Amino acid sequence: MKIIEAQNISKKYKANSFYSLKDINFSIETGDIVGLIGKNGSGKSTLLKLMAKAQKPTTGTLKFKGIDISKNNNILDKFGIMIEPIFYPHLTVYENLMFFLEIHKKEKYVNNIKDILELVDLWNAKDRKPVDFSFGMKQRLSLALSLIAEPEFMILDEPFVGLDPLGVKKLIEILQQWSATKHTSMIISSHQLNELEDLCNRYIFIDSGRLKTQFDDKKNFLIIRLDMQVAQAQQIIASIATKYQLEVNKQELELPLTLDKGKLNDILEQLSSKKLIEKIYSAKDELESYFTEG
Ligand SMILES: Nc1ncnc2c1ncn2[C@@H]1O[C@H](COP(=O)(O)OP(=O)(O)OP(=O)(O)O)[C@@H](O)[C@H]1O
Repeated sequence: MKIIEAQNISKKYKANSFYSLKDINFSIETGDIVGLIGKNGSGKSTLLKLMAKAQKPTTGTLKFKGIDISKNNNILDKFGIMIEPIFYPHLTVYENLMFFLEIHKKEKYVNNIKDILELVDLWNAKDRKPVDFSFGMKQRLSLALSLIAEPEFMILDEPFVGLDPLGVKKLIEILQQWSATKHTSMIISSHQLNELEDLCNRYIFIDSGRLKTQFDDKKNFLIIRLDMQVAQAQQIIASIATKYQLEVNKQELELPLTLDKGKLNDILEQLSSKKLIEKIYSAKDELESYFTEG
């Protein structure tokens, strides 16, 4: 089921003559954990703010389960949002969660408080005020607030920034655990490609406000780029793809790393006998190249 559908989203802030986002289209399915990647200033935060209704699109429509989010006042009830810190430094951790539930009229989730605080490792700090918390503790409190009412959809803007490797690991584990048990859909922006790779099953890559590409996680695939100039390339590739149920993406054949020896040798033999192989690379390299080359 489509949880989120972005249709032709553009955003131009009043102060600017340029568009921060232009003609963005994508969708997020139930259970997807989508990595939103792009360089500084590419429009990631703007896109997340539009989803969280903190900003309005200049044109285009954003839908949550088929409902236009701009036309529904209660839609954010279903969302867990971690964009900017929303806790009160002078209330204790426990009071912050209680207060959050009260102002959002979600007191029925009060029994979640202990579980969530244990999950984010703050149960022992429940009576402390976050005013003197470490950065990582503040991040985990923000996460607890975004999880407490069991959202269907989570929006996380750069949740790993400022965390040390242990803090990053912990946050990833919490999100993995949450998504495995609750099947919550998420979109997470980050510069930290390695962490996203552990977490996401899909990626959306934006560059200067435009959606450059989107793709499913292909960690467990080798990609063979093919020379389509070779005579009968189309037929040979189509026959291999059908025989072994492989995906062909434009001029690229995707080989699961789990293929057995017999199949692997047969495929490579057929391709190499016609000199069809132009390049073999890993999907991980491809993802990294989006970050480094843009
Ligand atoms: N409130 C605003 N008013 C005017 N311009 C803005 C506003 N917020 C963002 N922009 C501009 O929109 C563009 C995209 O910014 P945005 O913060 O969405 O990018 P980003 O990819 O999240 O960047 P970063 O990784 O640095 O956070 C930038 O040119 C930025 O200056």
